[in-house]
Amino acid sequence: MKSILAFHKYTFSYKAPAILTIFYNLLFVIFNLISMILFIPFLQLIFRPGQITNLPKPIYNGGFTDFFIYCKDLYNYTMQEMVKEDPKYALLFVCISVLVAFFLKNLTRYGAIWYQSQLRMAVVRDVKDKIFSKAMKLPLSFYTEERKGDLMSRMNSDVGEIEIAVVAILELIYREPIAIIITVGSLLYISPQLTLISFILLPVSAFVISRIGKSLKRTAKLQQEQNGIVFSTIEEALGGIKIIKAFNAIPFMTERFRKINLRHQQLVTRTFRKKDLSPPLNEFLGAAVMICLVWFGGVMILNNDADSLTGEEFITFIIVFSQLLRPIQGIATAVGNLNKAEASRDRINEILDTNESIYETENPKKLHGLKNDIRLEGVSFKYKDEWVLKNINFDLKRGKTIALVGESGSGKSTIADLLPRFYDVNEGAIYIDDINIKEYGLEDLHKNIGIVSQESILFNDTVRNNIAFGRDDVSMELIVKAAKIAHADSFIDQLENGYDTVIGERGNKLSGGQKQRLSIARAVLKDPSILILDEATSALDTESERIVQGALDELMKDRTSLIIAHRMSTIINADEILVLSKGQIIERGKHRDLIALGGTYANLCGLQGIFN
Ligand SMILES: Nc1ncnc2c1ncn2[C@@H]1O[C@H](COP(=O)(O)OP(=O)(O)OP(=O)(O)O)[C@@H](O)[C@H]1O
Repeated sequence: MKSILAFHKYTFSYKAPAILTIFYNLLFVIFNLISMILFIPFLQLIFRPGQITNLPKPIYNGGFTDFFIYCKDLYNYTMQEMVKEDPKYALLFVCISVLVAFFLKNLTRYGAIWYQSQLRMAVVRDVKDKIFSKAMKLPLSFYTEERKGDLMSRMNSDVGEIEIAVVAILELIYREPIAIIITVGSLLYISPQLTLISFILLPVSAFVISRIGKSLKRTAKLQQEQNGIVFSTIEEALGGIKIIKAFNAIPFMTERFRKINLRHQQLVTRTFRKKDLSPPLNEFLGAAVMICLVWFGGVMILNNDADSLTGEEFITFIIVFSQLLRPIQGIATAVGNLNKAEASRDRINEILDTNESIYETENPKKLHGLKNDIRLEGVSFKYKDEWVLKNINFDLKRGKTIALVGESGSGKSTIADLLPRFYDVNEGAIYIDDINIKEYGLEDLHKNIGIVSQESILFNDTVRNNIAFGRDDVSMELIVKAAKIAHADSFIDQLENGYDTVIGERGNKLSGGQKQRLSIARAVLKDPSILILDEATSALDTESERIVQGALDELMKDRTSLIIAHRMSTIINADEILVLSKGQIIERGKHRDLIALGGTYANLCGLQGIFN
């Protein structure tokens, strides 16, 4: 019930298409029935050709239900007049009426699908938009590799389930029950006795079918679990093949697999048998219900009880009755789809309800460029349980450069991530101009920090848009100026369409150095007072590195920079070098002093051929 309400909300987030879908579905149900009922006069003509009845011309007295009775009587009266003239005309008239009814039935069915498609895709778009916008706000700590894949799968398959549920709601609440009511109403109208009999028979067969369905579900679940066991056994065995051979354990493992595989085979066979039992059983039960109806109806006709049932009415009853199964099955399918979508809705809500965890203060302070310094005081940080940074202290004065060096995993990038508050410190604090960075607005803080990382983050768009990156208020002049400072202007000019060249996914039409220079141009244009360079030249060959380094030097002019580098040559001139190991600063000072110290830094430099 809760899920019905929840999905109802999704469905009616777009009222117009939802109501139009219901409207066309309703017309479809009515025309479907009319197309069946119109067969009665056809059968009359075939079975009793030339039989003349004497119906009076009907008169319409107003009123909603009277209208339908009037239509029926008028149709019968017209038929009667035609039969009097020439039965063949009447037959042609019936055929054309049936054809028109079928046309309208299918036209309205298409009308319903038309609006239904608009509705389901609009809801899907909304849910995807919501997840994406939430994903952009989630803290970096949310994104491990496995969660990225999981998020993508939620955006695809789970949203797909929601899409199905949106339609299921319309069918479950607005189409099938109406179809059942109208069909049952018609059955009652044709023959109340037969309707009563069929209502005793239907639940019996529905019970038998649902028992089989439930039992099938149980076996199918067992089979899927066993399938998992088979796969993990194969994976385990192939992964450990060396050990299996070395321990002469092949017969043991083969026997183990044989048993698991045998159990799997038994369960699959059982599932197939139960699944394959459905169609013949359905058909047999359907036939049994029909035969019972034929028996009772036949007896009524043979008793010459023409008042209660004529032959034509009986056949129409059977035809209309056969239409009852579709909405009943439709309800079963819709309920199944809603149950499946319920799990998907939970998974989507999990994302939408995740805490954004990096919060801003109520009245954030403004930051208009760094004035004095950035200070880390007793900063400690952990991603999960283990401390990654321990008691980090340093002071980066305006216009100066601090370089972080150290072995892989020592915590350099983590420090760089704390400054723009991608993560918040666990202990200690970071100050910009003596104010804790938590007191600044996030957007304001990010405005003041420029980042160039090892992997250039470029998008499948034009060079110009990649440099302007989200800002549509910048002139071409400024973009070209930024590109010139970043030493990118010359290669951009040589591109097919200059600044309007689309650079491909992740900029794959450009070389590593070119990509990096575009990232630098972007940072130049942003004109931040604080710069973070995280291994900006690490992925480049020597020649590209030289050009990019030139661009970086331009970028760093008059800015305050935090540099992370593996290549020591790029940081020799830094104002202070911090050597990190296992999350702690173990050495600090200028290049010359650290070389003289002969410690870790001197070793690292020595490995790269730098000895003084
Ligand atoms: N998102 C994360 N979740 C959990 N642990 C992480 C995460 N990112 C980094 N770590 C761990 O934190 C420690 C410090 O990583 P960090 O990336 O800061 O090191 P680094 O010095 O920049 O290394 P490298 O030079 O290889 O880039 C490592 O042990 C790493 O495994």
